[in-house]
Amino acid sequence: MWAGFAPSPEGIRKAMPLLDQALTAPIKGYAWLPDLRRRTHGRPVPIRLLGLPAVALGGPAAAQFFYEKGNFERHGAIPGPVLDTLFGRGAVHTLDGQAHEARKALFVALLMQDGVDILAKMVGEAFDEAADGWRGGPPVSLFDATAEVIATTVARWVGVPENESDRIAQARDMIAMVDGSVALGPRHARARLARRRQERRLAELIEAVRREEPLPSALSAIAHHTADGCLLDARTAAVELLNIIRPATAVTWFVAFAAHALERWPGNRARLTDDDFALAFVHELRRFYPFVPFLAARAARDLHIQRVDIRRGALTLLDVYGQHHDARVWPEPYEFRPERFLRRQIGEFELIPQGGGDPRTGHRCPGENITVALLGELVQRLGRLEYYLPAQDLSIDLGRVPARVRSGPLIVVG
Ligand code: HEM
Repeated sequence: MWAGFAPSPEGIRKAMPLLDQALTAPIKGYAWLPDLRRRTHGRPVPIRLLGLPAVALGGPAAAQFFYEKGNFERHGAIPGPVLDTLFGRGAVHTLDGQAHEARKALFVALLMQDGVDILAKMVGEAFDEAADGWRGGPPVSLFDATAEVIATTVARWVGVPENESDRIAQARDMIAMVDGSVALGPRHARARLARRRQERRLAELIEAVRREEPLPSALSAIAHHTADGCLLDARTAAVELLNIIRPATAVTWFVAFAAHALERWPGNRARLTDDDFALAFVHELRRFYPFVPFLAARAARDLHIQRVDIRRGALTLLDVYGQHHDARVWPEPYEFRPERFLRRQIGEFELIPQGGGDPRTGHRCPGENITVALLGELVQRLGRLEYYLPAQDLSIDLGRVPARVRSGPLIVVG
């Protein structure tokens, strides 16, 4: 090739966003969108994804734009394999307009009223009870054990009858649906199987509950919920019941990250007895550690932001992980410093591990109060627990989505 026609490294670098990103994303994992956005100093980046134009954006102003009513829609934005594992077909995540408003009201009524602290206490006590059984025994996987505690307690809280022999299988399925949703191969196959099994089991339960009088439980509320005078079909009702138990079990990821943080920065442990510090620690966990990489939506109309046009229907990705590690928003973003959240109001679009804006009207997670309450209880109890981490691999691979502490971690409780 003539030298004059060979693309320069600078030329390749500039053209990168326009090459199809479908191959880059799975290789780069959490670094994918932050790397692209760094090239434009944080401004929105037009990219190509599976042959189609798309846009990546991030930062509080872009997040506000992403959640502005009328700008974006969710139907068609979530790939089929993610629906078939993580959220379920027909889930609230995929609805727009009035259908979303009506379904979301059900979640808001169930998850954002009184009772959050009661659930957090129940989970905390179940964790302490389980920890009693770990004392003096062999190393325990904090991840697996916490998943069982949370899945069992939350299932009881929503009104799902307990079956001792199902406890471990139920927790394993909830974790599998999250763990394998964007993976390839056996992890994804496990996620599909877990969803099929749990949807079938809970759809049967919904049918049974419908034959009884309504009770004050989430299970009964979902079973008897009507939209336009019609009940949800039993499968969709099961999907939505799972949209409470599964994400609550996902809090396990952050409990494992908490043990990682306490090992790396042990000075935080003694301070967890202070409620304000424990809350700041929880927010820093949700900012610092990798979980949701980005959120996807489609432009509902032709849009324009920061000198970039977004055509109606174009896929738009909000870079959650990148926003949480952007020095313009969080000074020294790669330092784990809970103090940054002490005496600080958090803007509606700044800390977005569970989305931004108002959860009552938009798609922001209605389980955020529950997440913060559960994590607060569990990190304080973990802080009080006498345990040590035996030699193990505590690395976190940012190429794996969702990322995990490779070894669990394993803890030995004294
Ligand atoms: C590890 C903890 C959690 C994380 C990281 C998380 C994250 C998220 C995210 C990123 C969204 C999507 C926001 C958007 O599309 O704009 C979401 C939505 C949702 N979350 Fe969570 N969540 C967590 C815990 C929970 C819990 C504990 C529950 C229920 C008890 C829950 C129930 C839901 C539901 C029902 C939606 C759909 C909301 C909608 O589309 O309107 N999540 N969550």
